[in-house]
Amino acid sequence: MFLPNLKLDAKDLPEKVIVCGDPDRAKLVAEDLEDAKLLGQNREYHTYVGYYHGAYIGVVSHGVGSPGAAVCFEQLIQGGVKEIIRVGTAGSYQKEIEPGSLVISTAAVRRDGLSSQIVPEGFPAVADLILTGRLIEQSESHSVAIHHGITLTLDVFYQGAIAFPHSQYQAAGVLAVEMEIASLFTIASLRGVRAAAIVAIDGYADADLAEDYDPHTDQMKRAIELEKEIALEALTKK
Ligand SMILES: O=P(O)(O)O[C@H]1O[C@H](CO)[C@@H](O)[C@H]1O
Ligand SMILES: O=c1cc[nH]c(=O)[nH]1
Repeated sequence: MFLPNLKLDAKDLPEKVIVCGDPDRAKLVAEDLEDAKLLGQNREYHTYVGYYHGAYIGVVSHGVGSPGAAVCFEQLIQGGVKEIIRVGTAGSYQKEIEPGSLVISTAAVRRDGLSSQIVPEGFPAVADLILTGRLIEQSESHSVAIHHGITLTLDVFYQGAIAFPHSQYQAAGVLAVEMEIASLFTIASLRGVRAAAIVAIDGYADADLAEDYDPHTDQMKRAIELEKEIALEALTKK
C-alpha cells in the first residue's frame, strides 16, 4: 500500500513508531538506530526506520498542529503501525514542573479542532495504559524530574482577540500544553492501536509565569535526549 502524504510504501513500515513534530528531532532519534535509513520524505513528514536493541522501529515527524499530524497518524495506522509514542515539547502550567523536566501524558484535554470533527463531544482522549506504564517504568531509573498526568492540546500558539484558556486548566491541575496529543490519543482509540506521549518542558506557558519561548537551549537538548532514550526503551521493551 502506498501512503501518499508520507510518500512511502507501507510494506517497509515497522509496527512500532516514535512520532514528533520536528523533522530534525526525527533525524536525531534515527541517529540512535542501527542500519537507519530514510524511508520517505514529503512535506513535514520525514520517516526513518532502523533497529533499536534488535527491534525494527520507525521515527516519523508530523509537523506542528493536529490536522497535519492526524494525516500522519492515520496513514501510519493504515500502513500497519500498532504502537505510537509521541516525543514532543510542551509549555508548563505548574510552577513545580520546571523547564527541562519531562511530562508523560496520561490523558489530554481535547481543545484541538481536529478531534471534535471525528468523535462526539465528551469522548475522552486517553493514553494507552500499557505503553504509558512502560514509559513511566523507564523514567524511574533517571534522576531528572519526570511527572505524569493530564496535558492539554490546543490549536493556538499565539493569543488572538480571545484570551488563552490557560488559567482554568492550570487551576484544574493540567500539567502542560502542546498541540497534537489529544488528536493522537483519539485517533489511536478510534482505530484500536496503542498510543502514549512524553514531552520535554520548554518554559512556562501560563501568562503569569511567562518566559521567552526558546526550545533550543542546552537544557532542552538534554531533556530531548532523555525523552528520546526513555521512549526508545519503552517502545522496544519485551
Ligand atoms: O516539539 P513538537 O513535537 O513539535 O511539539 C510542540 O512544539 C510545536 C510548537 O512549537 C507543536 O507541534 C507542539 O505540540
Ligand atoms: O505548544 C507548545 C509547545 C511548546 N511550548 C508551548 O508553550 N506550547
